[in-house]
Amino acid sequence: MAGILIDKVAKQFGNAVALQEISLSVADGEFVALLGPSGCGKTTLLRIIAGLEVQSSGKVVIGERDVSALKPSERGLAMVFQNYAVFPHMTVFENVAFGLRMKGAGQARVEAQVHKAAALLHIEEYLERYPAKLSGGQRQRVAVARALAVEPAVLLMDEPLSNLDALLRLEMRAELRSVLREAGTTTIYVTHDQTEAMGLADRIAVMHGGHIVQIDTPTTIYSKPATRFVGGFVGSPPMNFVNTTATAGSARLGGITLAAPVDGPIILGFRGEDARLTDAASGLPFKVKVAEPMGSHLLLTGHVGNDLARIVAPSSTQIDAGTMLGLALDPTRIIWVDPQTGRTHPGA
Ligand SMILES: Nc1ncnc2c1ncn2[C@@H]1O[C@H](COP(=O)(O)OP(=O)(O)OP(=O)(O)O)[C@@H](O)[C@H]1O
Repeated sequence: MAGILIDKVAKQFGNAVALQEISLSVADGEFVALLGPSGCGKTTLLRIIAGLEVQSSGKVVIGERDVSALKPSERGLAMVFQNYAVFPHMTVFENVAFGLRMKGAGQARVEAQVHKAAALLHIEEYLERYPAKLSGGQRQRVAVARALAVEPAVLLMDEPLSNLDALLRLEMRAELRSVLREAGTTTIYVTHDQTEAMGLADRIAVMHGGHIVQIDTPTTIYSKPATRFVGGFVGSPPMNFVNTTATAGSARLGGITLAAPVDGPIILGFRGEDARLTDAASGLPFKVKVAEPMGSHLLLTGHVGNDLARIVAPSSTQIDAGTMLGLALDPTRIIWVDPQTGRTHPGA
């Protein structure tokens, strides 16, 4: 097993900067998700760690070894990509055995490792089948089993569940989490799906424009986003942001007054489920435009002043479009954002 150190890694493709200087340290056995919108550099960073792409500057250390100049096969890692290649002409057993055979493992070790990985991924009963006779989810598990069978120190995964339907993704997510915990594998997992990152990772590195903008536990990323971008990208519905002005250390918004960290223009951030509905006069004024019953809750979309906000109310709530309500906020569950920089005020 091994930790990973990414030290000031940058990448340009011609004149285009794909990665600014990125530094990231992943502990032995830790699961880190790289999360961000399309084009933010997630795949490029993963390919550099894998050795499939050469960084323009910086280095990659796995365990104690600087692997920056090593070939992928010399780095002691395994990969599972979005378009997982299972070999159609090989049985599931031979697919799972593939990496071991490439490494020249003897038959006894191949047998033992294939059965161990197959048991972890619950594919033992399919070992003699060919991939054509498997479902998409079963094929995906074969690809993961093949990666785990070599007992890699490091596992790199790039959107490995994106080809699966919603229910299967949910099942595989839970399965992957427990399998990798059990194996103690250091994992870096690329996704643009924030629920997947929240559910799987010990820590999430949120990427934007070739930078890591925040790296922390899913809970902290969710409740204390470092920037407006992170608050808006993580969580469904996204965090709400309301423009206001603070004077003499507080911001007055309709019927509520909140202590603010600085005077002048400032943005209030809060989560839709942290607002309690109250009457218009005693809360933050909220005009409902759409009320959507979601089953588990009622999703209200409307305006606070000129800003759009989404509020999560109990499913039993009866509210019509056009209603003027008030929102009560818990001051410990809000953030303040600097409108110039988009960054959260420290301690807010
Ligand atoms: N081989 C390449 N040549 C030129 N530009 C590239 C190359 N590979 C990636 N890029 C650019 O680098 C940037 C980062 O791409 P990357 O694939 O790492 O993003 P991503 O976050 O993984 O996106 P996605 O989720 O869409 O895969 C993008 O602007 C992309 O167009």
